[in-house]
Amino acid sequence: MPTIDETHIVNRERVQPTHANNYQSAHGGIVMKWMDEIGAMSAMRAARESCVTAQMSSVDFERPIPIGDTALIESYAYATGRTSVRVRIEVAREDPHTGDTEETTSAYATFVAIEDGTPTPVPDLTAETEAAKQLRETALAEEPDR
Ligand SMILES: CC(=O)SCCNC(=O)CCNC(=O)[C@H](O)C(C)(C)COP(=O)(O)OP(=O)(O)OC[C@H]1O[C@@H](n2cnc3c(N)ncnc32)[C@H](O)[C@@H]1OP(=O)(O)O
Repeated sequence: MPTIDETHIVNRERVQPTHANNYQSAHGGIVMKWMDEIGAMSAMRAARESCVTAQMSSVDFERPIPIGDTALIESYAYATGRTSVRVRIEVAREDPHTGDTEETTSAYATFVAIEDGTPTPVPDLTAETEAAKQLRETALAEEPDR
């Protein structure tokens, strides 16, 4: 049975001029692409199957990520349905010299496990550590209405 800790994925992308909008910071669509990709990785760890994105909601762009900073993208699965996996995704800007971080973007997403083109059941997700239990409780309390 997969654990929440096993679904925790971390990725970094250095924000380049090719990722930018007209304001010298990361384009929102590029940030969402990074979030979708890493969210799918967490979902697949939980589902033990390939997953497609069904929904991304409460996408909150709190702050920009300037060119030259690192985008630190993290996700974890916190709940499952019959064939779906719900994932929390958070992004921070990270100073490449100091490692200092500041939250910039977050979202909740639902992915669906697919086998031969149709939704397929996923295993239950367990929270083995106190930290994982806390992550799950926070996400369940704060996720948008479905
Ligand atoms: C990684 C990528 O880039 S993937 C590309 C982008 N994504 C896509 O192309 C997916 C396009 N959408 C689809 O193929 C379909 O809508 C699917 C596979 C997501 C769902 O197909 P459906 O025929 O609706 O399946 P079904 O009604 O059996 O529902 C399956 C599960 O999906 C959930 N679901 C379906 N649509 C949504 C939605 N819009 N939002 C949240 N959950 C949804 C259902 O609640 C159900 O969950 P459960 O089994 O845990 O109870």
